[in-house]
Amino acid sequence: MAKEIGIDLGTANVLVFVENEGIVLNEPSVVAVDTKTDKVLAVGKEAYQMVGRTPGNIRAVRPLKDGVISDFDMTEAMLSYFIGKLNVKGIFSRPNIMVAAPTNITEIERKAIIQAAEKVGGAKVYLEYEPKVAAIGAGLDIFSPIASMVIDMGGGTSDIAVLSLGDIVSARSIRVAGDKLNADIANYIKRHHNLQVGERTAEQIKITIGTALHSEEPAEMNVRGRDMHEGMPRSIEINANEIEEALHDSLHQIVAAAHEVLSEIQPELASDIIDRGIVLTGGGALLKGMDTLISTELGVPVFIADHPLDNVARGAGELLEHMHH
Ligand SMILES: Nc1ncnc2c1ncn2[C@@H]1O[C@H](COP(=O)(O)OP(=O)(O)OP(=O)(O)O)[C@@H](O)[C@H]1O
Repeated sequence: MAKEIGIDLGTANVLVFVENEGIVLNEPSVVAVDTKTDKVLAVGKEAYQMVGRTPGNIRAVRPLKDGVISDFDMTEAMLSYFIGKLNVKGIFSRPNIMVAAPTNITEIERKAIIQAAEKVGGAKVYLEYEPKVAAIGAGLDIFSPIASMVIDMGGGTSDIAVLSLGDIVSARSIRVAGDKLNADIANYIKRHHNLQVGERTAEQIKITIGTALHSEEPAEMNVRGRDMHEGMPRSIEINANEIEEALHDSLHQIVAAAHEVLSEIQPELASDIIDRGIVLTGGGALLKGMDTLISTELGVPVFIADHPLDNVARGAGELLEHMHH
């Protein structure tokens, strides 16, 4: 029997969920290419090591930057490499694949993703929107007539949706998510400390001391970068309240989008959400205080999903099983 595979084709990470096995692959969505020959040199973890460290002839590409497919050939190369790694053709007969994609992709991109997955060995290939599968992965019964709401803060996009009877009732996808938060941190450090830090350092700062809330006793962190004037390496101490300040505007944009989604739905559905709360998922759900910020601003309870980074791939696999059994 064909296996069911769920793929989260994410901006930041690609995750693959295989029926009865769980998450079997989790690697950064990065491809390293030789700029002279256009040859793919490395994919995933190996390519991520090269980000910000590449010599002139190597380019590290994030083919899904900003939650959309910015480089289709590279996306296809990446998808082929990851599916190839699973040895799909060798171990089991051609699998059925469910790919989760951002809500704002075009019809052309939609077809292209399906084609790419078919090309690398998919028997039946389906594509479903991220917030829907994220909600399923987070354990919400989206097929019931009671509404559920999910906020999926990924790398490129934050996808916000209210679902009922298996469909999206109201949704927003905004390009304010993990990548933007990293950029906010790097810009803040540049402006306030005259220090240039790379994308990966900014992400480390966010994961280590990042917070959505002001604190009386903020955590501190030592950060290294390049002095903007002298051009030499320098290190500084930075505290969590500075990061809160750096992230403030972007986080409030996400809250505002959630507010819009809520204000669009029928009163019965809104009352379901007030009872059931909002589920927060995606890597951004791990940002300290994000749940509290949303629930305080919107006056609705917010719960962090159990596996925020895995839910899209899990949900895609579960949706396939649901369809076939
Ligand atoms: N502890 C943490 N605190 C804050 N952010 C985090 C944490 N851990 C991971 N992240 C962020 O989560 C993001 C990745 O989340 P996720 O894997 O859900 O995104 P994705 O599915 O690849 O992206 P998209 O949904 O946009 O396609 C990255 O920006 C990463 O920096």
